[in-house]
Amino acid sequence: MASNGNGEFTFANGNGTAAVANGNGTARNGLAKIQTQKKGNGMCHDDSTPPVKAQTIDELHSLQKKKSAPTTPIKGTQGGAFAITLSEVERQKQQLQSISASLASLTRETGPKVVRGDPAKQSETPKVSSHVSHHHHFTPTISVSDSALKFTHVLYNLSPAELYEQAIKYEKGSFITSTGALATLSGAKTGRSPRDKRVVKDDTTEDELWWGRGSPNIEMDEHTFMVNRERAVDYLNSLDKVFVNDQFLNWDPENRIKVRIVSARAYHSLFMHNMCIRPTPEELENFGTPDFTIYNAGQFPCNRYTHYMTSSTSIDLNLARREMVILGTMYAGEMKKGLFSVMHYLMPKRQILSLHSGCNMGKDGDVALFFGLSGTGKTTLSTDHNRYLIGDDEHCWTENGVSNIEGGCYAKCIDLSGEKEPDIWNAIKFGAVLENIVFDEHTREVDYSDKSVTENTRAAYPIEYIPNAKIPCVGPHPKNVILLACDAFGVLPPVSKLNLAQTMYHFISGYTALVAGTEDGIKEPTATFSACFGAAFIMLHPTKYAAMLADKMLKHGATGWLVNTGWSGGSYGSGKRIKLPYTRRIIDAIHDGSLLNAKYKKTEVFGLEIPTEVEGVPSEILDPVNTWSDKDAHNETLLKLAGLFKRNFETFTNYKIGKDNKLTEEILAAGPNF
Ligand SMILES: Nc1ncnc2c1ncn2[C@@H]1O[C@H](COP(=O)(O)OP(=O)(O)OP(=O)(O)O)[C@@H](O)[C@H]1O
Ligand SMILES: O=C([O-])CC(=O)C(=O)O
Ligand SMILES: [Ca+2]
Ligand SMILES: [Mn+2]
Repeated sequence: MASNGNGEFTFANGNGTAAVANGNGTARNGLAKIQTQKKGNGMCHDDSTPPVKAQTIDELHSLQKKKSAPTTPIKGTQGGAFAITLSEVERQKQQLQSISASLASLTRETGPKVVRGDPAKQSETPKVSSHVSHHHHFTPTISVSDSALKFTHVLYNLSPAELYEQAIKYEKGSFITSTGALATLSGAKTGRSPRDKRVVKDDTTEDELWWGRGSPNIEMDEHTFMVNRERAVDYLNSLDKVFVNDQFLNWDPENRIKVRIVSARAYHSLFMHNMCIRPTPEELENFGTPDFTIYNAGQFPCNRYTHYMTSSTSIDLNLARREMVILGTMYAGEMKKGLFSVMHYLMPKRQILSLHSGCNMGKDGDVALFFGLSGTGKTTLSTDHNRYLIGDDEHCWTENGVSNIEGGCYAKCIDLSGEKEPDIWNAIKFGAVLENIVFDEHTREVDYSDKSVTENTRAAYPIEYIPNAKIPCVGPHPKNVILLACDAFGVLPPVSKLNLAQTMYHFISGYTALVAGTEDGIKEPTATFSACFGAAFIMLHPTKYAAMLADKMLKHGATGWLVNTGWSGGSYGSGKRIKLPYTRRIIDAIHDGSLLNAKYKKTEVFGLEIPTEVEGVPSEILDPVNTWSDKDAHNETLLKLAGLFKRNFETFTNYKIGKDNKLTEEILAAGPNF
């Protein structure tokens, strides 16, 4: 739109001149006049625009969509049209064979017949020639089942726009919000189900993994895994169509993992499109065989008569087969965190530390890690308008520095405000998946305060939706390691500086008051200890990760901090959560180095070094005792929490951390003293 100088606005046409009705029309007020003219044949035409280049409605619709051009030049051909077509066909065939193999039942001879494309589209109905036969030719025998006669339609790495259409057309509860995000419902499960996460115990994993008390790895045998796998694969093959995502994990090119996600819902496919690293068209063409495959048959329950099944939900990990099966939960976070578990196994084998942490970097290249359990502020605090975002939840620390495992962020949305968290707010646009939120039925405006479906409302968006994302998502060695705890007791200071032994003590303890809803069944904040701030995802004994962290922090001179993003002025119920702007000031002071050189005093019981002043934060809140009106209640609560820490740490007292016994003793002494 342009002004003509008289305060009038006109629409410019392609040539930059004001559009008028037609050759001889004048449009003084900017509106085109409809004119009819007599043509030579005496017929009356409205020919103000050239006629459409289609003879039929079908043809018109076929013009709307342009065939995607082959995205990369095919290698090894001299360019003749015939050669290109052949390679293209060959490549597609290999891809379909790979998918068919992924979906193969292990009790039948071959994989299903797979074909690309939406079964709803007539033009894509398979011809017999696209039948992938593997080694065997299809010969009907008595043992053939109906499932062998049908095609499994594969919707392969669809774009967000295509996935929106699939979701809206076929998945109840899918809507476009006023900002363009896709609103979805995850069904009965609105959080992860840690008590239903099982890992196959075989000769290798029996020795390698952490089993028993405190471990997240509930054992299952290989046979039971196969029963569940078969159940998932049969379910997926019985559908009209399945979604397949081929993507990557880890921005460190040397340690990139190829993952395939087979799922039944467009919601799941879009979620993983956002959360994993998106391959370029060229990378996708050369994808080959995945390193790990997820079968998400979440709509379908597991069979409770199956050995080990204690509910209708089961999330099963088989490291030897490099597969994960999901039955009985549609909560998409299971896929993200399931893959994180896999990384917690694969990476330490390569001397790489995997971390449940956010990560960002300052203009000068100073990197900070943000550890913390769910809801403590990893996403909120790593998304900082003044710093580059490397990632919000899952990272690796190698010899060379840090790398994000994921390609997207997964932010909590409850009470989200554009004012307090503008970057996250603005990322919730077209392409973002909004889980379990409530919106106005007409305006489609989201009410972020509404907990009708769940407290654990979430947004999943590609990391580049955050304007200052650092792409590729890698950075140098961390300078600060910030341990976040959301202390519902209200007795931990808003910030403490930790020595290495204290950092290890708190890292192994992994304390927080779990914020409602992320784990299925938890409705109110409760004190929780979760080793390495992520016991639900670690595969090896916590001391393995702790030793690596100590090594790396020492080697690279990183400083540890404990930041309480939880309560102040009393426990949950009487006190209040520390204001986000105060926490941000504290984090700023850590980043800019000013807090390192502040004046400190030591607290009772926990022996934490707390600053007496932080710019922009009222000094009286820095020592929690000042904020409690009932000092006796404060002291009692402090001792109560310290007791919980002590009891929790008992399980670790028999373990040596790293090579040095001295460090082990120091860590044991770094806990509360009373
Ligand atoms: N002082 C505070 N510091 C940090 N977050 C706060 C504070 N006060 C309130 N919050 C809220 O707490 C929540 C922190 O959630 P966030 O998404 O950052 O968790 P997370 O650590 O990334 O968890 P998860 O691993 O489950 O993704 C946000 O909703 C944020 O608005
Ligand atoms: O996995 C989820 O559902 C959310 C998350 O990030 C966590 O719990 O740490
Ligand atoms: Ca998060
Ligand atoms: Mn997380």
